[in-house]
Amino acid sequence: MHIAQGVLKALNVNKLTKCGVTFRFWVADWFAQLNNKMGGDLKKIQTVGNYMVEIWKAVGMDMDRVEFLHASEEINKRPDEYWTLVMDIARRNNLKRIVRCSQIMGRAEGDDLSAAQIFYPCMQCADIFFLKASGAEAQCRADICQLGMDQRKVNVLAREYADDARPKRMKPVILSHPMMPGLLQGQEKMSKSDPNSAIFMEDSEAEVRTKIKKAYCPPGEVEGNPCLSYIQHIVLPWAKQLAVARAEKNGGNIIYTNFEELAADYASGALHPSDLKPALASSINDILQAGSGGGQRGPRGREAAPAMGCCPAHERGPVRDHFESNAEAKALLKAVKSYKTTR
Ligand SMILES: N[C@@H](Cc1ccc(O)cc1)C(=O)O
Repeated sequence: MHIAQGVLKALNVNKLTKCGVTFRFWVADWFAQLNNKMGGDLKKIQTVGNYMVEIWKAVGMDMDRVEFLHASEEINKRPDEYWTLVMDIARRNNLKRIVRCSQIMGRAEGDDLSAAQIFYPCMQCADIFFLKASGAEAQCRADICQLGMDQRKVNVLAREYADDARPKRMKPVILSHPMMPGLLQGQEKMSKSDPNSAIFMEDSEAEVRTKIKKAYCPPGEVEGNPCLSYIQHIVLPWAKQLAVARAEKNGGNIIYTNFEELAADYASGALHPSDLKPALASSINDILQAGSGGGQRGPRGREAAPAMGCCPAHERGPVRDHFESNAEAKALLKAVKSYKTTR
C-alpha cells in the first residue's frame, strides 16, 4: 500500500469521524476480481484486503466510527436489493456512458474491456445506494462518497442516476481527495510496478531516504513538484509542521506550519531542494516509525517537534514496528509480497 492510500485515507477518515460521520469501508473484493486483479484469485484478493485493514489500524486511524464491509459478503446478504439496483442502473445508461467510467478501474476508455468491466461501474454505482444498513428505507444511499479523484466519474453517474430513478433518489455528496503524483519526473500517478514512484507503508527508513533523494524536485517550481505535494497533502496535515535543518549561511533552521509560506519560500529560492528533501524524508519516517517517537524527533540538533496532531500518541504511526513485531501482521505482509500483481 502506498502512503496516499495509507496516510491520506486515514487523515480523511479521522476528519470525517471526528465530525460525527460513520465511515463505512467498502472492501471491494469482488470488484478486484471483476477487474482481474491477482489473476482473479478471490482468496489472494481477500488477503490483500486484510493487509490493508491491518495497515489502517496500525497507522492511527481512529476506529470508533469505522466499519469494514466486504462487498462479496454484503451483496450476498441482500442480493434481491442489490441486483435489482444494478439492473436498473444498467437499463438507464447506454454502453458509452458506462465505458466513460473506465478510469475507476484504472483502465482507459479505449482499452479492450471484458464484459466484467462493464458490470463493474454499474455495480459500483449501485453500491452507493446499497451501503446504508440493511433494512434501511427505500431512499437508502451513502450520504457521502469519499474516494479519490479517479473515482469521480462513477460518483457523478450515481448523482445522475438519483434523478433518473423512479421514484427519484437522494443524491450522494461527492468528497474526492486529490491524487498523489509519482515521485519521479513525468509520473502523473504513483505506480505500484515502479517502487521508486511512491513511498510504501512498509518501506524501511533507508528506502524512504533513497526514494526522496531520487525524487523530482526542481528548484523554484511548486507546480508539478511531487515533493511539495507530499508535504502539502501528507506531512503538514499529519505532523502539523515541517522542520527544516539548514546551515546558517542558507538561512538557518526553520519550521513551517503552513503550506503557503513554505511554497512562497520555495518559489523564491529561499528554500532549496537540498534542505527540503532531508526534512521531508525524516518527516515521512516519523510517520511510519513509532520506534523513533512519532513526531517527537526533529532534524539533528533541533528542539523536539510537538507530537502529531492527528491522533493519540499511543495510536500514532507504528506501521513499521507493527509489521515487524506482530506475527499475524508479519505473515500477512509476507503473503502479500509473494503475490504477483496483474494489470
Ligand atoms: N473502483 C475502486 C474500488 C471500489 C469499488 C466499488 C466501490 O463501491 C467503491 C470503490 C478502486 O479501484 O479503487
